[in-house]
Amino acid sequence: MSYIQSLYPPEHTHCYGCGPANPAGLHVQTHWDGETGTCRYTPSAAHMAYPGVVYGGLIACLMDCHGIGTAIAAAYQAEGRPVGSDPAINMVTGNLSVTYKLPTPLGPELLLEARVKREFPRKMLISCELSAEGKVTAVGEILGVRLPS
Ligand SMILES: CCCCCCCCCCCCCC(=O)SCCNC(=O)CCNC(=O)[C@H](O)C(C)(C)COP(=O)(O)OP(=O)(O)OC[C@H]1O[C@@H](n2cnc3c(N)ncnc32)[C@H](O)[C@@H]1OP(=O)(O)O
Repeated sequence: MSYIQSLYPPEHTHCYGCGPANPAGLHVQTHWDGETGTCRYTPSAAHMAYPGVVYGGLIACLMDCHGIGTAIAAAYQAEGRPVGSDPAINMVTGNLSVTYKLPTPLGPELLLEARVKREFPRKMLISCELSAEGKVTAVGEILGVRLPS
């Protein structure tokens, strides 16, 4: 299945975190299976906080865009229609919080798993876990707020 961000309308494909059309961006890709949003990302040496450890700001960026991608997928699903169908569902981040539980090792692929925690008429609260080599190193919450269509 295509990743969620590849289904965004062209005018929304320039986001630094997830826009496929942003050459300098991170290109976060969210895969949605109907319950969980999954994203895999391998940081580069430039994403270092200190030797061997991933920069926390990068982790926040990954959770932000993956959380919004998951929220958008879940919002389409709640309306019983395919992602990207009209009218487009646009969301922005209203709130983002990250708890860094352990240093995240720089080198291995990171796995982000996001799920809907609470759903409101105009908001979607997403929880996200980030793990490396099977260990959860950070958890976060992302509030997606829906913009008028
Ligand atoms: C396929 C489809 C593609 C779509 C592509 C999408 C592009 C993807 C691009 C990738 C993007 C990547 C991600 C990025 O980088 S997005 C960029 C970073 N985010 C922003 O710039 C957002 C800036 N803020 C705003 O624009 C407005 O403040 C928003 C739109 C958020 C709300 O202002 P608005 O005047 O419209 O609405 P409202 O004030 O009536 O509030 C509405 C509801 O929300 C609740 N609330 C609001 N804020 C917060 C908060 N901080 N914590 C908790 N709750 C909050 C509020 O209580 C209310 O709840 P309720 O009373 O109704 O229960």
